[in-house]
Amino acid sequence: LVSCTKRTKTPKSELAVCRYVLLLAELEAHQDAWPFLRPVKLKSVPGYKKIIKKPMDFFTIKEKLINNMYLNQENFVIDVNLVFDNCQKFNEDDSEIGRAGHRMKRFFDKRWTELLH
Ligand SMILES: Cc1ncccc1N[C@@H](C)c1ccc2c(c1)OCCO2
Repeated sequence: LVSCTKRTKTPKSELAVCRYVLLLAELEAHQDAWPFLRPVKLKSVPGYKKIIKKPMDFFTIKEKLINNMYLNQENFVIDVNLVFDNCQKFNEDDSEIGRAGHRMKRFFDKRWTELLH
């Protein structure tokens, strides 16, 4: 992830990046991840483009991670929570995607807390 020649990152933040990569892999492997793996196709989901101002998905987060775009952990958590907030905004709680979103959020919150201690 972080090329050895670039000494721009302190070891601490390299550990943080590894934590994000691990956690993201767990999110993508989760059985309820299917609605969040790739960007929502704005042409095929009526209303999504208008209602959701900042679309986000796990693949986009992975790309940002690989391109070192998360300078601090907050921005990583902000993007992950954006996936779940968008889901709650657009989908009924009592819907396939809505329920998947709630389960994924609970899983993420639990793992994030565990990885921090
Ligand atoms: C996270 C989310 N929120 C609102 C709408 C869609 C989605 N996900 C897309 C990938 C998606 C998920 C499921 C689908 C689909 C697209 O289009 C065809 C029918 O099933």
